[in-house]
Amino acid sequence: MAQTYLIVGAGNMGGALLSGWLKSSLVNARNLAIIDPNPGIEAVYAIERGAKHLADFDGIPRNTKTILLAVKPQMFPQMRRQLAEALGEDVLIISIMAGISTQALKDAFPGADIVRAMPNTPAAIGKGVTAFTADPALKSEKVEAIKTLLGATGKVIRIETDEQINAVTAVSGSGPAYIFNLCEALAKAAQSIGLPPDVAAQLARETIIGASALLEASDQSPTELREAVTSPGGTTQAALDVLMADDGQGQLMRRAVVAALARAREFSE
Ligand SMILES: NC(=O)C1=CN([C@@H]2O[C@H](COP(=O)(O)OP(=O)(O)OC[C@H]3O[C@@H](n4cnc5c(N)ncnc54)[C@H](OP(=O)(O)O)[C@@H]3O)[C@@H](O)[C@H]2O)C=CC1
Ligand SMILES: O=C(O)[C@@H]1CCC=N1
Repeated sequence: MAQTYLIVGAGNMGGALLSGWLKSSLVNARNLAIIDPNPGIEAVYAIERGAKHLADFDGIPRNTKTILLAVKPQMFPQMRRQLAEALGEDVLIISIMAGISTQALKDAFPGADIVRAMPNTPAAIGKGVTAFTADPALKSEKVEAIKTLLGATGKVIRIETDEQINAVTAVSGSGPAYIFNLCEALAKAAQSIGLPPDVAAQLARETIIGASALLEASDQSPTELREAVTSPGGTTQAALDVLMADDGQGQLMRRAVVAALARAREFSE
């Protein structure tokens, strides 16, 4: 009998991962169970194609072997005991919850294989990057299976320590929001120098899309690509003198990731 995959919390990220699993045919909707009082659009699609929508943990199929935990970290303490009691043996727990440590997961699910992973929202279009950490003693076949599951939504990177996952969260987990905020800021700045709002929004958006696509297509580093825009003594140099000043974007980005890291650590407490 094929194993059942269980997704607990099928919102933005859980939905993106489940969509990747279905699209890549790694998981058949009929072998999927979803627990979420308010499933997102991807989960509804899966339920329409045969995934079980469970009202509570009591209904978890006995052959459930892989469990994706994708609820908000604040929900975890109130559900961990009930979920652990409902699961069988030899299960794999993949948690994407920000800040919930591997040790906390091991305490909650003794005997389970634990993977702590951090995806990001471009996963929804197969352009995500997911870093994960797993027990170094885990058999290589299991690690490969985990990489395949996480790789259904984009690139996968294995990292060494649990604490590094908090750093990953601050960089690539939250990172798409930094880029969207850059888009907002560029559009606002464009308006402030006289461009109409719709033109400003379109220019900012297309600039970020175009620059990202160039970064993906090119063999050049971000530094080389930046330098290719920058004529000596030109307009870009004038702007970069502001952005790259000691109190510029570099320092601001450091403060931002440090704040995100601190928040992830708070979830661990
Ligand atoms: N969004 C992102 O960019 C990323 C998020 N993460 C992590 O993924 C997790 C989910 O985040 P995200 O997808 O953004 O959040 P969402 O709110 O979009 O998804 C969480 C889902 O869980 C549901 N839910 C609430 N309570 C329960 C419950 N008791 N049992 C089952 N499901 C429940 C929610 O329903 P309802 O809406 O009714 O509350 C919602 O549909 C978080 O832990 C976050 O740290 C990781 C990487 C990136
Ligand atoms: O904001 C959050 O807490 C989650 C984790 C990474 C992205 N979103």
